[in-house]
Formats: sequence, structure tokens, C-alpha cells
Amino acid sequence: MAPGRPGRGGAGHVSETTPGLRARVVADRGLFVLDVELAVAPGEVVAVLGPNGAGKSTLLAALAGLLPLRAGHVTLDGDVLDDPVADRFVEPRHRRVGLVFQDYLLFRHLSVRDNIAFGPRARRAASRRAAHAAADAWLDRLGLPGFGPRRPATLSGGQAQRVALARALATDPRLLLLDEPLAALDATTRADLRADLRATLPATGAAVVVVTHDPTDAATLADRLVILEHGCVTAEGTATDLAKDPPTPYVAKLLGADPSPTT
Ligand SMILES: Nc1ncnc2c1ncn2[C@@H]1O[C@H](COP(=O)(O)OP(=O)(O)OP(=O)(O)O)[C@@H](O)[C@H]1O
Repeated sequence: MAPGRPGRGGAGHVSETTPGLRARVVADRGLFVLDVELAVAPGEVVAVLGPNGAGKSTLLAALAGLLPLRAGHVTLDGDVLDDPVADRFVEPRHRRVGLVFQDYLLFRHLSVRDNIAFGPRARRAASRRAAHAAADAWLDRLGLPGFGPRRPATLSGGQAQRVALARALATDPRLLLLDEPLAALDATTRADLRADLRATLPATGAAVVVVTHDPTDAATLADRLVILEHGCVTAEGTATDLAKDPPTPYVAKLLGADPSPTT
């Protein structure tokens, strides 16, 4: 079902039929300019890595609609979400985009179950009973059976991050954006959740973009790595391929390989 589109543009405009995310993001943050092309298929997980200030969070903000494009386009399953030339802009809440940050951002006054049911209820996509049943199913799937009545304040960091993921996935997103989702967790919790994400994410059918500084997270979670430096993509490929022939010193250092003699 196509969401309504307030502001620029009308609902349900289709520019192309290619499923998944297709984007050329040109966006400004003060003097910083991001210019990136990105395509992610449904069920594909792409990790975006880069040094501090490379533009990773800016890219996620633009894809989520928190930062309008200066040029380029964002299309999701053929729906144009942002295209300044065509004067189209879909507000973040109508994008079917799930966002998960390092610091969970759960609603403290709601139970875990109500946190997860919030999105489908707000979109009127499910009855209260169905939204609660779906929330409990997500809790089971993410290793937290019986946690529905708990309050966020009673959860550990790893449990809270699983709830944040369940909350994003319960909205049935077509695009899932994860910003350092494992960074705040201890090593054991991190490894457990990483394995669960590897098993869960492709099955959702969403195009997934995960920002991380950690090459292990990237290599384990993602089908493909995209390296961002100074607002541009400098490399793209599997961790194995990039490690074999690193195109920049940053990639060589990141993946523990010798830089290519040509760089
Ligand atoms: N609100 C803002 N106003 C002005 N400049 C900003 C703003 N937010 C970010 N920037 C600048 O935009 C550039 C990209 O920042 P961004 O946060 O996207 O990088 P990042 O790759 O996510 O970095 P990190 O790994 O440190 O989180 C940086 O030069 C930063 O200083």
C-alpha cells in the first residue's frame, strides 16, 4: 500500500520497477558535501564503513528523509522518496524505513510489547491485539520470549538493542537503516546479536544498510561492503575481495591488508 505523501510530491509515483533501494545522494551538511550512489536489493545487507566524518550518518539521514537531498534521487521498490528536480519528497514517517541507532531510543514509559507494537498501531496497519501478537512473535524470534510486559529501564544493553530491532522490524520496513547497532555492547553480547542479525535480516526481505566501524561486524553481517571516504565511495565489494586488493590505505588498514602498490 502506498503511503500518503504530504509536502512535495504525490502518493505512489513510480519511476522504475527495480525492487530495493536505488539512490544517488547529494546532500550538504554545512561545508561538507556527500555524493554517493548506492543500490541495495531486497534481502541484501550492505555495510557502510569509513573514517570519522566520512559522511556515513549523513547518508543514513538522507535515506531516512531527515536530510533532504540537494540533488540526485532516492527510490525504494520503484517509489520515488526524494527527487528535488521532480519536486518530490516523502516525509520520514511515510517511508516504510526502519531506523535503529546505537543508543536504542525506546519509549521509556511504554512496555516492551507496546514499544514494538507502536509503529504498526500508529500506521493503523494492525489492530491492538494483532500488533501485540506480532510484537511477541518478534520477541521470540530475537531471543527475548516473555519480555513483553517489561519496561525498557529493566533491560540490559543487549536486550534493549534487540527490542529496538524488533520495533523497527515490526513496521515491515522496505529499507532498514542500522547505525552502529552493536557498538554499545560487550564482546559476548555483540557476537550473539551479530549472529542473530545475520540469520534474521535477509529473511525480512528489506534492503538493509548497516553503518559500522567494525570490520568483523561488516564481514559477518553484510553481503557487500561500501567504503565511504570524504563524502565519496572509494571502494565496494566483499570483505575478501577488498582485503585481497585494497584500493586505498584506509581499506588496507581496516581489513589488515597491505595497500595496493598503485596507491
Ligand atoms: N549538523 C551538522 N552541521 C554541520 N556539519 C555537520 C553536521 N553534522 C555533521 N556535519 C559534518 O558532516 C561531515 C560528515 O559527518 P557524519 O556524521 O555524516 O560522518 P560519519 O562518517 O557518520 O562520522 P562518524 O564516524 O564520526 O560518526 C563531518 O565533516 C561533520 O563535521
